[in-house]
Amino acid sequence: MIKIFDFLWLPQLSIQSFLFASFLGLITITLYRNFIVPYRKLSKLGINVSPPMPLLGNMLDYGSTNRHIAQVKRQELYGNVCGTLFFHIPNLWVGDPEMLKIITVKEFSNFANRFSLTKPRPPFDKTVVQLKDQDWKRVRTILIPTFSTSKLKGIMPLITDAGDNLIKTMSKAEEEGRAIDMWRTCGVYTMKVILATVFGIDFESKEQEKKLTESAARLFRNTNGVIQFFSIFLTPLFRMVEPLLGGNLVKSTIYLAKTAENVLRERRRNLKNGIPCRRDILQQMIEAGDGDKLTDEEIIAQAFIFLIAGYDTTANTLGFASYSLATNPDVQKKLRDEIDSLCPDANSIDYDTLFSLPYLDMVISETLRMYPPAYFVNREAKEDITINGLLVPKDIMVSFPIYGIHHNPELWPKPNEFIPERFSPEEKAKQIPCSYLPFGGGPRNCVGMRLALLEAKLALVKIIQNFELKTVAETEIPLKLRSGTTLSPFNGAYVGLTRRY
Ligand code: HEM
Repeated sequence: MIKIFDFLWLPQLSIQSFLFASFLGLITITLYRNFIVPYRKLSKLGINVSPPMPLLGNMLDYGSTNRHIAQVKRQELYGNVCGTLFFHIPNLWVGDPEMLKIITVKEFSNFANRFSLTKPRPPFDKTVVQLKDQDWKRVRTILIPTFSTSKLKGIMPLITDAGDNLIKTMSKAEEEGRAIDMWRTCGVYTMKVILATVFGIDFESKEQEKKLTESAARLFRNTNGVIQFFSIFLTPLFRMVEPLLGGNLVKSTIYLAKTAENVLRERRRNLKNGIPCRRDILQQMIEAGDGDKLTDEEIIAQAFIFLIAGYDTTANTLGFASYSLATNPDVQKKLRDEIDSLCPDANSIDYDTLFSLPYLDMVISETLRMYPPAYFVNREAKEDITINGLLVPKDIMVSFPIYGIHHNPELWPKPNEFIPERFSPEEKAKQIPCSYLPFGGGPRNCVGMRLALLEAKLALVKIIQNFELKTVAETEIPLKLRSGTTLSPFNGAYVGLTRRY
């Protein structure tokens, strides 16, 4: 009897023990490889490391929508250079302007690429954001002339149309006496600009306009950065599962890509037959490059990345600027005086005038300092390199805490006050290089910066020509922020309007 009992239970016990020991072993190995090793890698550098959680790292520091606050707090606690874990990936945060200058400019060849978390799928693997080294250089070189002053002047009529539409929407809100969310309203404007200029879409009807605008908006409506990330890069599993779960992201992406493909095909046909084409960014991409041209696949990839990189960032900037003007009436008056004297009506808005309004430029610069939509960027270290005595190891993710840098009181006294005068020519001359990075830095900076500034300036001039912005009950003061894929207003940017004429 005892023998039988032994026979039945001992092996069972030993299997249980074996499974338990294996489970413990697996956990220990996983923790060791994905927590202890990367943590040690950072600690060995002699920098302060923010205490991470096993496996999650510092992902939840200060909450998932307060990553901009985490940058400021880390700066206060650990200094301008410190370490965190992005899940298990060691992340070196560099908020020191001197080091940033070396990373972005002097040692550019060692930090030319962004850190890749996943391998993107076609066509997103062909975007200028994702490409590396020579492949990146080739596409970026072809793209640069697309955003030149003369090319941007050519698309002014398309941006002006979208701007007129923005004023119509605002007029309706003013007539109805209701507050308006300038963040969402300006989102419609920046979406129209990208669809018209980059996707080459000439809306044939209101219905088509609505369908296309809604499809593009769907790529952004979900503020969950992770879902957006998967939808953007369309990992195979996501591509299969999302439509089955009733989602529209994959469908919208395919619809937009198909529309752009059709426009491209028609443009190529027209070009062959000598039929003049609309002068937009899509056309510039088709014609750009001498011997070496972008393929259709590459053009569509860039169109998508321009939509992703350009829609939200510029809309957020306009939302933040409208809020800042409403809450700072003195600044708004100064801007209004400048616009009234140098650009008094719709007919006087042209490219050169927009770029010669000094106070407008100062207001936008201060908006981007206080509320940088791209609140962090990163680079990958190609080789081990020592910068100002700090060893930056090969393959490490190097991040720039843009929000933290812009709110560092040593660089920007009274960082939480909206003071456009910080960007007067005299003050600008005193600025420490790399202490202001709303568009990133060095040769890998934002390729769409001029388009973004043109869009923002044109919209703000039109807004100020037509309305006075004021705070109302719906205006949230101070404005609550959300750090997701970009830094945006958490609950919108509501202001009241009074028509000026
Ligand atoms: C206010 C609006 C915008 C802001 C604040 C902004 C900011 C940035 C930042 C910080 C970067 C990373 C730079 C770096 O790594 O050093 C970037 C890259 C980029 N941006 Fe923008 N951006 C804006 C608008 C636009 C627009 C309108 C477009 C295109 C239509 C655009 C296209 C891109 C592209 C393609 C890159 C990647 C460049 C490369 O890797 O070579 N951005 N942007």
